[in-house]
Amino acid sequence: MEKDADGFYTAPAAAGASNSSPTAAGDAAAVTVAAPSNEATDLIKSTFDVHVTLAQQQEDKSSPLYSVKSFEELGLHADLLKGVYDMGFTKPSKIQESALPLLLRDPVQNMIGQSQSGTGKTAAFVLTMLSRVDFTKNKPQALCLAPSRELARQIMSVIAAMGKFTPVQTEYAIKDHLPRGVTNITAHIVVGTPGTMTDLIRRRVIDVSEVKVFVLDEADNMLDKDGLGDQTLRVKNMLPRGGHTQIILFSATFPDHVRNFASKFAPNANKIELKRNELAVDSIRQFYMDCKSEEHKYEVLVSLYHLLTIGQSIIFCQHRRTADRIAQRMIAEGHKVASLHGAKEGSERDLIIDGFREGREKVLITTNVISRGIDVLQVNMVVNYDLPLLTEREGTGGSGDLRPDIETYIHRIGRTGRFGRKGISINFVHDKNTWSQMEEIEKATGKGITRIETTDLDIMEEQMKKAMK
Ligand SMILES: Nc1ncnc2c1ncn2[C@@H]1O[C@H](COP(=O)(O)OP(=O)(O)OP(=O)(O)O)[C@@H](O)[C@H]1O
Repeated sequence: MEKDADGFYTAPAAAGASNSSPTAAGDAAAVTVAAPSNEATDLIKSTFDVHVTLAQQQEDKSSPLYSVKSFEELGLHADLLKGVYDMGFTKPSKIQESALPLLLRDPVQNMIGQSQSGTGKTAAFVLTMLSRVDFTKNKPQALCLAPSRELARQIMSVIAAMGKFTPVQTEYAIKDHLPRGVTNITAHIVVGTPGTMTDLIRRRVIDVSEVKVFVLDEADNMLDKDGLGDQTLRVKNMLPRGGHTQIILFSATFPDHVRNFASKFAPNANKIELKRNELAVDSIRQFYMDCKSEEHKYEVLVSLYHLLTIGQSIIFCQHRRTADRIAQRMIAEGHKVASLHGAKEGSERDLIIDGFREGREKVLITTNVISRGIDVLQVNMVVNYDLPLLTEREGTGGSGDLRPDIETYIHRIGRTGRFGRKGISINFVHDKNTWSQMEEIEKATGKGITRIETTDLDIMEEQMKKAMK
């Protein structure tokens, strides 16, 4: 691995890779996603059935899934290798291959790692936590923070799966989870959200004296001064002094305004970075639909319902009240949809996301709360009912018009197209502002956004089916 002029590590050079790739085409891990619903016609069934030949993509040097090594070569403990293979992984992705040897090396070094959505960052940091824990000590040794309880729960499920052949003990630091009366967490790994983690450390329920690894997933969001930055810093400041804790920051995006802070937060880190035009995943085809008004947006969404339910879809709104309003209206009109946002109780949120993961709900109407990290492989469509916008303080650029939130856009559309699968994203635009916001998104991501018909359902369906092929 080489460093560029700025001292940043870049993803490995591709030279000579085709000879050394251990996966023959015959080993192709064929993954079938988005099983069509029973109501789908045979025509739709056959064209929406997406076959992804992972091995092929993992041999394509330009793919973020490309790698030259095997998991064996990354220096993992045998029990963890067993866990990895038990999950059905055959080859590491680019980020796993580049990050893991650096993350597992002694003496420990911090890491700032960037890789596109759905390319396997979770495994990289979960394997590091599991590798660094001493299972004979019943004390927290790795802390992991995520921006939402949904993501914390998902990370925990990856720890459980990868650590299946180890004696690892885990605990949550999320709201209303810990039974009353628990005064001391003895689990090796604690995963949670920053507010609850701070609270538990402050009350000494979590003793941090043995913490060796501190992970921030969605790190740019966790460090953003306008978001969770203060709370995250508070957790870090409570960790043992002396710089012995390995700090690991991962995200698909690291906008300029958090980069400096990230470098201070994780000093002397190895860095794996992407360029801005590499952020969006190629297998996600982006569309827009020309709507006439707010009310027309709703009508177009309803006309899409059939397509939304062929696989699974997530509809993103700017406000909780919009998500609730659309969901209530669609349900009243006989459609089956669920809504999820931060104003709901934790236990209700858990039920809703679990129902969606298990495919009981096919359409999830939500806000930015689950724009990051959530990994549901069957999601083949994301709709930006409202485009993501920066807050007034961040984004008016003096004109009074709100600017698009490019990072959130990248994360939102990244809920589909996971690990090489195909996906579609659709933006609803309905006035001058939303038009210019979308143009800015198109420019910033360097990926074309194609118009899709709203009036003729057959043309619309045809265009979308083509994109899924
Ligand atoms: N080496 C691998 N082989 C096959 N599948 C993998 C591999 N690594 C990860 N995956 C799968 O790819 C999917 C995406 O992984 P993950 O959720 O870690 O992505 P991510 O990079 O964290 O994405 P995001 O930026 O959206 O958080 C998961 O379903 C995961 O199980």
